[in-house]
Amino acid sequence: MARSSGPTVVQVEGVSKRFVIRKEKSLKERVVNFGRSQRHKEDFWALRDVDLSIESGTTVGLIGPNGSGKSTLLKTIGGILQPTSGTVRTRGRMAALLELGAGFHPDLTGRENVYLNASILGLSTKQTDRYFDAIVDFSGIEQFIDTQVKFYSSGMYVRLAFAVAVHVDPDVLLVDEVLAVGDEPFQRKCMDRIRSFQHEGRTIVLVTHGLDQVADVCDRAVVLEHGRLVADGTPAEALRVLRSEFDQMRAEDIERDQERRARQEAEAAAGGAVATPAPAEERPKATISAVEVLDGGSPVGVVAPGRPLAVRVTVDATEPLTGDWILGFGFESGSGQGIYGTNSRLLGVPLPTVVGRAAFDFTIPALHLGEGSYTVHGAIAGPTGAEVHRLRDGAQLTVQADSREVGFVRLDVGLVPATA
Ligand SMILES: Nc1ncnc2c1ncn2[C@@H]1O[C@H](COP(=O)(O)OP(=O)(O)OP(=O)(O)O)[C@@H](O)[C@H]1O
Repeated sequence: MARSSGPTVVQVEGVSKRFVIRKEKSLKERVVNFGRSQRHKEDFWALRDVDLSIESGTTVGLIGPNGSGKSTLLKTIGGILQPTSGTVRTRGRMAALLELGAGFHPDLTGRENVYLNASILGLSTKQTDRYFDAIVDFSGIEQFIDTQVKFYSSGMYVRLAFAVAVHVDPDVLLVDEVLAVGDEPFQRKCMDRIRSFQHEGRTIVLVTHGLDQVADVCDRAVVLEHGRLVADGTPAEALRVLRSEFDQMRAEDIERDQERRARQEAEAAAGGAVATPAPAEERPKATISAVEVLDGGSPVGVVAPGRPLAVRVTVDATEPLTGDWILGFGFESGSGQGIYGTNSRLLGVPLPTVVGRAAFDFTIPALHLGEGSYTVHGAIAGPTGAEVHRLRDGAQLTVQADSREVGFVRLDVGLVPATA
């Protein structure tokens, strides 16, 4: 969704942000340091050497795992936080919807906060008078406008804060994840407003965990990991980087879980006295080593719709895979949205015992995917359905058609006059 972009409105250069975190000392440390402070300080770098320049008229998504520094970067752009080193330069009026609580005074009413907030954003009382009804109308909380905001629910709070932010005629709108606390109709309303902002050529920086939203709304996405900017490109490119980071986190989680279970089993075997939790699910030790799309037995990357295909998933079992294990595959769109998936259990096909390497073919009599590029994943799960390993982006598949249809499915639609 390329929109025309103009001059740079946000320039972040070499920005790092350090927080000093205070930690409670352990009991042992307290005894050793008897009489002295119960806390010690530690430096924490929430942002490290971030460079980012945003052109006017673009919509940029900031994405990344929890704690990666997205909100800190947004607050630094919004001038709410000062960088420890580096510089942030911005042009134009900036309105921000940051964390809950920012910008509103709890003891003031909604009405008073609208005026306070608007004045912080540079509007005179007269200008705010002009926007006031539209703000309250958009927020949908007129009934509570003269109540102190400390009595607001989080959703009511966000409604009013977003309403103010979009009515002060900002050139740059910064939106943090807080929108997610609004109910669905309000979120929809916000997204409509964000889209109309885009059409008006305003600049938007959006922190979100809604990855489909990034692909849908943003022109560009930036991935943060441990405070560093690790990817900056089209939403599809950035999402690929983030998803592979999530895969790695997931694999580490599974490994930690397996180690913990092995430790518990060893302790139980050694002493018998250690209380072990009920035996967790038997998770097979296996990985998906390859996913291929085959046409007539040969690997293909580009196909025409309607072709008979097979998706070959290869499994490597370091321990025998026995019993009710599950093998699956699926297609994702270029932005990572799941399009289709199935597995041996859903298909009602029992799998044999596997030791070492084995390959299985999911046969597709005719491919009904629409024109576009897809990725294919393979996955393996234990008897309870808990996933053991997933090979994301195992294969790429491009469906080339005659451009008669758009979307993920191929329906081969015709058109005839209706008979009365
Ligand atoms: N005022 C603060 N004092 C100390 N540490 C902070 C402060 N603000 C943020 N942090 C820390 O900085 C790191 C980055 O926080 P930030 O809120 O920017 O992450 P995020 O990517 O927005 O996370 P999430 O997806 O969970 O919202 C976190 O480890 C957080 O604990």
